Amino acid sequence: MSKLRVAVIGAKGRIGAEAARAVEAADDLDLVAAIDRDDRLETLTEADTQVAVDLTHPDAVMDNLEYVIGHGIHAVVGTTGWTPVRLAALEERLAAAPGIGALVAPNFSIGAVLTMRFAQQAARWFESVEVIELHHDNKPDAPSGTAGRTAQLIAAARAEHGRAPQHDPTTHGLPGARGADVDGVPVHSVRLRGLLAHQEVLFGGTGETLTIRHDSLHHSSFMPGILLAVRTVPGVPGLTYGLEHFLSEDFRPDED
Ligand SMILES: NC(=O)C1=CN([C@@H]2O[C@H](COP(=O)(O)OP(=O)(O)OC[C@H]3O[C@@H](n4cnc5c(N)ncnc54)[C@H](OP(=O)(O)O)[C@@H]3O)[C@@H](O)[C@H]2O)C=CC1
Ligand SMILES: O=C(O)C1=N[C@H](C(=O)O)C[C@H](O)C1
Repeated sequence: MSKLRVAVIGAKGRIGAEAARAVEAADDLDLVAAIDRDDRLETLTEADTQVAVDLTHPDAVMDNLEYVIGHGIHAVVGTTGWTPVRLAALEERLAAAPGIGALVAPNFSIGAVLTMRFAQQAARWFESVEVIELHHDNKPDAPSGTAGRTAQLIAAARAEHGRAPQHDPTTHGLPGARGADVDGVPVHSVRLRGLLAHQEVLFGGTGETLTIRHDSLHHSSFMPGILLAVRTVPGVPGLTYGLEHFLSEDFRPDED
């Protein structure tokens, strides 16, 4: 069987370099292009790419996707900075490219996907909730894509179960002290040398708290999810938001 022809955009970056190595090491995938800021996107078409993985920067991803989708290439997107407006624009672009699929994943690690799911499940049962995300000191976007998505899912679950918006008791203090407001959920962003990607979801109820914590300790945590996405996206036209839609019973994050 012929191998799937895969390109990585942002291949000199922290996660891009790891992703290029993971694709190269997979028996069923062929790394046909590994490009970064100074390289031409035309390399992708010259290499007859079938799936492009974008791991670049919020400023670059939309232009990259325009090229990729416009040239009939499926996309796996880990780059963050997504807003509802950007997602709607991507969905519209894909509607004009029948048969082409794009997965946008706020986080490719199984632990982070499960954190979001567990937080969604817990949301209806607790009066208070706050999200703390902690990342390395070079991250340009805040809050993280994962934290933003987690907060959205929590807010939607609260609304679905008729929970009133949270009460913020603050009457005195400094701007920003209560974090960013994502759909009514406070999200706090820590940037610290030595960290990679970490998140805590804190729930509070009468006389108890529940903390859900996830730590990505190495970029290898994202690789099984990226490889799953690369293999799956050609069969799923249109926009998919979140790796959870590609997960199945036989997904084995510890293999590959
Ligand atoms: N969804 C997920 O699970 C994960 C997502 N991410 C996301 O992936 C993205 C990259 O993260 P990270 O690797 O830490 O960042 P890095 O800055 O280490 O890497 C990004 C790379 O992309 C390059 N780049 C910038 N613009 C372009 C462009 N127009 N075309 C091609 N390459 C470009 C950068 O070049 P230069 O250095 O010259 O700017 C750099 O080499 C971020 O948005 C991050 O949030 C990260 C980890 C997991
Ligand atoms: O920049 C990172 O490192 C990461 N970015 C993603 C995010 O913003 O959620 C995923 C993960 O947290 C690592």
